[in-house]
Amino acid sequence: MITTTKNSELEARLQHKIDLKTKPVGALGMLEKIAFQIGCIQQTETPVITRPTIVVFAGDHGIASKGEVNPFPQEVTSQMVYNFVQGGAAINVLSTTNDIHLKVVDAGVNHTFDKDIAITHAKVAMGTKNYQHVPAMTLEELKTAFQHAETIVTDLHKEGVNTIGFGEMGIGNTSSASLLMSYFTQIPIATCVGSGTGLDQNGISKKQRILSEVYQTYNIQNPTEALATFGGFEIAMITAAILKAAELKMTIVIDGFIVTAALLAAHAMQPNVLDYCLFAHTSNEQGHIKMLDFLKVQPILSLGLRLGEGTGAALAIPILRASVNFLQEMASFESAGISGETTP
Ligand SMILES: Cc1cc2ncn([C@H]3O[C@H](COP(=O)(O)O)[C@@H](O)[C@H]3O)c2cc1C
Ligand SMILES: O=C(O)c1cccnc1
Repeated sequence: MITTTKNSELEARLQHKIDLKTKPVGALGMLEKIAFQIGCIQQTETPVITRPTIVVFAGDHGIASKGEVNPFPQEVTSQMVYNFVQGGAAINVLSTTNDIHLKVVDAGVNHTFDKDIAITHAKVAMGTKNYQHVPAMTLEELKTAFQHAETIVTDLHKEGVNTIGFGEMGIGNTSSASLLMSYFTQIPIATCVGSGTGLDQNGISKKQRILSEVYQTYNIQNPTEALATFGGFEIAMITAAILKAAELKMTIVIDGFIVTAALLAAHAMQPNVLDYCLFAHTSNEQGHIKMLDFLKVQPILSLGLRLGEGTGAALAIPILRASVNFLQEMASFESAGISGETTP
């Protein structure tokens, strides 16, 4: 069960503490909102960020093997997993730059990895099925994905992680995310489809046509069925990981289009999950801003990223640190002997 973080007595104390810092009221802008929210998540006026970690879930998509909706071939998913292991991907560089721990999970890549490579082996299957013909996964496979993700987050929590971001790697997964977005927001599928890794206008029109047909094929009844039908394994694991992290009262940093699609599913299952989420950035994938509007949330950064992997989350975590630190370390008007506002 995910409990709300709302606590009016604590909220009043937190706001008072923020307002008494040596600055005009509200002058630290969004940093104040972030500090307030993390204080509420941790139910304290003195929140801390410990062992911030990004978990990248990787999985393949049945539809991607045909290359009709994705400019890059399916093999890039496993090739990028090797790149993560070797430290060469964007998420490696950004998490190292910002002192963030990184974990890579095989959620269902269509490739057999050597047992010894430095990833978490949680493969559900060799990629999802093609939802043009059958649901991406069975309900049994979805359950397995949820169990793996819950174990991963629970273990990280035991290791002292209290701030967690999620990333993904899966060629074709902007298509899954668009289908999920349409189901959960009820925005027409064509409006949810974007260029992904770089489709031109013709490519986008074809992707819209194919995904509209897929959307009409199914009569989805609930969030679980939506996840199983549209996949993928990495998205399902992110949904479960978000739900578990909220249950454990961790601060969750939401990345771009695909991670937000996973959150839409989590939110439909347990709306209180939003209390624990901070939104790292607005992705340039065109549907993302509409997802954020649907959730009525404000992203921290806007850098024109459209990559995934958790890169936006890795860039936002220093802002979270700055927010918590101002709350902990800034002097108050009283402690610094500075005169407060005069009433005009
Ligand atoms: C080299 C490379 C690295 C990536 N890292 C993340 N993605 C991103 O692009 C993919 C989704 O886009 P689409 O639906 O168009 O295939 C996902 O793997 C996502 O994480 C990448 C894509 C590529 C090509
Ligand atoms: O915003 C994202 O997460 C994204 C956008 C395009 C491609 N892959 C990921």
